Amino acid sequence: MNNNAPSATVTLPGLGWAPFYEEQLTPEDEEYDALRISSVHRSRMKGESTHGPVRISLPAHINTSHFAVGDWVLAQPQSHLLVRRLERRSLLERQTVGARNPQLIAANVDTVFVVTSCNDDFNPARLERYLALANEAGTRAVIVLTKADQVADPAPYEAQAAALQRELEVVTINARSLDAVAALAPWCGTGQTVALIGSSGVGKSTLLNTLARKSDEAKQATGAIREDDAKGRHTTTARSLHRIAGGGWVIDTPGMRTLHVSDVSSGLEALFAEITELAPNCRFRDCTHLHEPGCAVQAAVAAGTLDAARLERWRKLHEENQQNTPTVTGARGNKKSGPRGKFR
Ligand SMILES: Nc1nc2c(ncn2[C@@H]2O[C@H](COP(=O)(O)OP(=O)(O)OP(=O)(O)O)[C@@H](O)[C@H]2O)c(=O)[nH]1
Ligand SMILES: [Zn+2]
Repeated sequence: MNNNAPSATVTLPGLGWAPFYEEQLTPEDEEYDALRISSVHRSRMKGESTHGPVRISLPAHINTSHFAVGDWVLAQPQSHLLVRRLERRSLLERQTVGARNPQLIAANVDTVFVVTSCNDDFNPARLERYLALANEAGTRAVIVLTKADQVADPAPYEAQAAALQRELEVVTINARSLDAVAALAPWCGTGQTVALIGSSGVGKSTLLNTLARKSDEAKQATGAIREDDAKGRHTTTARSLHRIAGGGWVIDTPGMRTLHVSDVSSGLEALFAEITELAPNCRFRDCTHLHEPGCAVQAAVAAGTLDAARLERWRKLHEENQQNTPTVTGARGNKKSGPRGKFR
């Protein structure tokens, strides 16, 4: 892999390259360039190379829906003809109603900034869905509370956010202020990739513009860009990779109105660790923690060490996940084999 070109604007490690990808290369791959996908559209993709942005040429019949922003691919030098995609270290994906395959949100993300604001948009149940998604993807999650400048005291929001998952970090910012860059710097260093997820209007585009220190003309428009997908439906394709001024990379994702969970069992276990850990103490192995005698989870609610509302939210997500997750049905079962790699 040619990493020392004199005109390089960024090194491969600066783009997020790591031994994990290097180890996937064979001697024959020496002739190719490694590119990081920066945007994915229906019939075209762009990438970042050590020389700056490039347009990737796609072989006939290549379906871009199998690629995510943040993916590493190998391409022919000069022509940038795609050769193959490298294995991912993490993948954010979600099931959308009616679609056969999950929608790919972002790949090879180190940290997910779950963005929410200090106002009525703050919703623990919704934040737990994002956290389950991030956990399942194999990424670290940080809650970013925006609009701190609009409340007298953000502390109640911070306390609620911190209670959503054990050892969860919460950062409170004004997304419009450059102070946000310093507050988020621990996750935005050279070669690091963060993704912004959160509902519409919480300040993701504002934060992106602050992190990337975009000039007014180059600013990411607020509101999603829509484009017809192959089936003529409208899909949001505003996702893209942007360089953080003086640091790593940030992937913007469009606001998700509804986030259904499926295939996030281990993500839920990590999210609700306090419940997961109590369950083995229940009298019945298949305890639903609803009404069974000898239920350790209900005992914790009675003792005041577990919030009843939290247990109720766990139940809802757990049931939804079970309903939506395909299970093995004989030889034709379509359940994913083996746990997905976690890299923490
Ligand atoms: N005062 C203040 N306003 C903010 C802050 N963050 C965002 N805003 C404002 O909130 C509005 C919505 O912010 P956006 O950045 O467009 O929200 P978004 O999350 O990108 O929304 P979508 O693009 O719909 O997903 C804009 O008017 C911002 O200027 C903040 O921290 N403080
Ligand atoms: Zn129980």
